[in-house]
Amino acid sequence: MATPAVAVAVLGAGSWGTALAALIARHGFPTTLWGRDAAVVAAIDQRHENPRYLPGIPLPDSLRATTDLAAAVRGADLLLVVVPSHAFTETLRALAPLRPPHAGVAWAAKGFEPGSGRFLHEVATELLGGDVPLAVVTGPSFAKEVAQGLPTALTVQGENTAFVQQVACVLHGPEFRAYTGSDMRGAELGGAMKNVLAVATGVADGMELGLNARTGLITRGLNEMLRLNAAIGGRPETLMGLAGLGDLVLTCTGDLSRNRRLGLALGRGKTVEDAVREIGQVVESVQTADEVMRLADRYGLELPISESVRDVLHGDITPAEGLARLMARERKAEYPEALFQGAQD
Ligand SMILES: NC(=O)C1=CN([C@@H]2O[C@H](COP(=O)(O)OP(=O)(O)OC[C@H]3O[C@@H](n4cnc5c(N)ncnc54)[C@H](OP(=O)(O)O)[C@@H]3O)[C@@H](O)[C@H]2O)C=CC1
Ligand SMILES: O=C(CO)COP(=O)(O)O
Repeated sequence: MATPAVAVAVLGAGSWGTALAALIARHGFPTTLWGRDAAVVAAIDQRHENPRYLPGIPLPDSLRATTDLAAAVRGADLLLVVVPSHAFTETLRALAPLRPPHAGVAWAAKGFEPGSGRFLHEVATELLGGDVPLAVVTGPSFAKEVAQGLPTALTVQGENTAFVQQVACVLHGPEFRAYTGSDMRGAELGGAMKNVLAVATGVADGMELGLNARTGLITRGLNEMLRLNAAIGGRPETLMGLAGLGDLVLTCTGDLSRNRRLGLALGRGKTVEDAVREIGQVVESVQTADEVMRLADRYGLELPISESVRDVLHGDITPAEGLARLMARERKAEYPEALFQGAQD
């Protein structure tokens, strides 16, 4: 059966928005990428390259790019928002009056609304209304590798099954597997929290603490994700899959990760400001660490690794003090007996 033509607008011309737009265009769907930087947009549209965020990687000739949000959105059947989480609310505010009535909205940002700690699906529901189909796209996926056509698997999660299938359909292809599910909360939590935990493993590696320390942090970090996930009502399977464990391992071990690179720099004695400036792209953990701890406090949970990352990012403790604090914690059961109770459907 032929796939119906779905016109896609991707909002956000950074590394991830460009990689996803290129992927969808390569799959034959009419795709327009919106960005706010005129020089970058012109280079994508005319030279088929994003020289700022994906230099040297050819983009498909069919991919169109524009700085005109209304023009990008006009005629689109599917809107995919890929700006950093701190820009999500303002982008959705601008998008809401322009959205074609039948078009669903998906996003691939990882984080919370800064300041309020709201999940992005809560922001989307408030700004678009409860009837608009929504989905989150998340999982282990470095933009550069996707843009280069290397094999990748991620997950699309949302409650509107038809829309989730539509999003998965435009993403899925010979080099890209798009799995589906209906747990937006768990998926968003995993994508946001792995960035904070990647800083922790980066710090440990920057301090040359060894592979045991790295793996201990990944595993106990997963435990923190599972505990917070149980409190917010996400499904444990989501966190054991691509949106959780998968992205956690990728980001904690892969040097393409900007959050891991921030941790490495901190572990080697750099300041947060210098490290973020040198990375030169969005580093979501800087804000997400605060929001993870805000959520943890709301549910009365102790998340010692995430808390130490937050305190190091704020400059309240040094990486060495963070390590000492974690190692001085009391001996305890690996998993509390009640962890999974109440989290099952
Ligand atoms: N890169 C990756 O491998 C992956 C990233 N993600 C997530 O995708 C999201 C986007 O990150 P990514 O593309 O990597 O970031 P980049 O740093 O590569 O690019 C950020 C983009 O967002 C734009 N931007 C920043 N602020 C605003 C704003 N207020 N309004 C509109 N556009 C804005 C920037 O524009 P300008 O250049 O003009 O500043 C730039 O185009 C993040 O949440 C990230 O966690 C998820 C999976 C993989
Ligand atoms: O989310 C990502 C990979 O799945 C990208 O991670 P960073 O934002 O740490 O680069």
